[in-house]
Amino acid sequence: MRKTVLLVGTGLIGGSIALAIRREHDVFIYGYDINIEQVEKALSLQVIDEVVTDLKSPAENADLIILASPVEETKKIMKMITNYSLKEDVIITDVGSTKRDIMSLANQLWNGDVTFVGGHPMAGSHKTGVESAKAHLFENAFYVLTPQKTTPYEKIEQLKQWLKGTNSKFLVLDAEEHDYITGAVSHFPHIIAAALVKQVKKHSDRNPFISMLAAGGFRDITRIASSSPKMWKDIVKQNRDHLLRLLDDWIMEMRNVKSILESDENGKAIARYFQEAKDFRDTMPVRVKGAIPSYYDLYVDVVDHPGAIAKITTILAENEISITNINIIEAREGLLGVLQISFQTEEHRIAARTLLEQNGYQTY
Ligand SMILES: NC(=O)c1ccc[n+]([C@@H]2O[C@H](COP(=O)([O-])OP(=O)(O)OC[C@H]3O[C@@H](n4cnc5c(N)ncnc54)[C@H](O)[C@@H]3O)[C@@H](O)[C@H]2O)c1
Ligand SMILES: O=C(O)C(=O)C[C@]1(C(=O)O)C=C[C@@H](O)C=C1
Repeated sequence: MRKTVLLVGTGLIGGSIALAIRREHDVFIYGYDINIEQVEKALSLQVIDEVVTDLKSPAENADLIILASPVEETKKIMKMITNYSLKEDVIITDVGSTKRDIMSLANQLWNGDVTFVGGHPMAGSHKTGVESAKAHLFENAFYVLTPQKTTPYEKIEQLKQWLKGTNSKFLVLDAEEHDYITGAVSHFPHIIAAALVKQVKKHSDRNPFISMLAAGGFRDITRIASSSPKMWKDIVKQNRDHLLRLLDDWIMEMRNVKSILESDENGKAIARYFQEAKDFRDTMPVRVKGAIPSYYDLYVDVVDHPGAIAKITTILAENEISITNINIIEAREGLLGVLQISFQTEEHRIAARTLLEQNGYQTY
């Protein structure tokens, strides 16, 4: 029989999960969002099958409920749906970037009577909204699950089956451990990215050339500062204690860097510092989802002459490599800049890179 899913929060992550579920299951998906434009867009993109404006009836009919709103909102929705007469074998899951508060609330609301398994796909984007949703967003990424102590093993397996189309790698973690880890590798870097942008803003008020000269390095390290402030406000609120400890560590680290710079006459100590960072960074799974990058982007240097972009797109089209997005980053005054091309898959990105390099383009 056709199963029913209720998706609450039809944005980037909710939309991507819904599309991934459709890959493997014949389902009817109800969509609910406080932003009516978003949920209607989700309907027109066939991410969902029906828009609902009240949660009760679709929640009571659902075999799977996915909560994909910002994490403070998710807690409010959990409190709402606890009042409904849900199906006995329903599974409720969420996609929030923090897990401790949500699991602690789940433990208060449902103690073995309803299955709630926390979830967090470790891939995403600074982009928001269902228009950026993709069925393959989580391919090869880790997908953390945080079951309750009372959750039977087979329920976790059922949820994995529901999420099979994400093609992600499931990892069961304790909620506290999850927040410690993601605090270090996701939430804290977000604060640093925002702080860097704010530092540059201060300087650019004094010297307008600063913004103009910000190039690839600045772009790479600050991309995530363009993410949704609402989503990140909620994450930081729920992981405040870990983040405060990480900030103390960071301040100590910066003091260490400062003292190296003050005393390192021949540059040996700072070279060692960079080498140690590079050695560890190079062991990390770069180009694997969950680390770097979330979209299959290729950057190509282009010079300013007529038809430069058309030439590149023609080379790709002739080799049947489709582009999902193309964007010019005007990083250099007077020149066209850098072309950012997004692809559907890593294979397309690699093939495009090889082709363009064979044609004399510099890519990275
Ligand atoms: N963006 C990422 O990289 C990423 C990755 C993994 C997990 N997450 C988590 O996924 C969740 C959603 O983030 P997103 O990136 O999809 O953001 P998004 O802004 O694209 O989507 C969130 C949607 O939730 C809706 N919403 C807000 N409050 C609501 C409420 N009370 N009821 C119903 N809908 C509501 C918004 O209108 C929006 O459409 C967040 O909890 C976030 O922590 C995000
Ligand atoms: O790629 C991005 O833009 C992200 O920030 C994605 C990212 C992260 O890698 O930190 C952000 C929050 C999520 O909970 C999971 C993934």
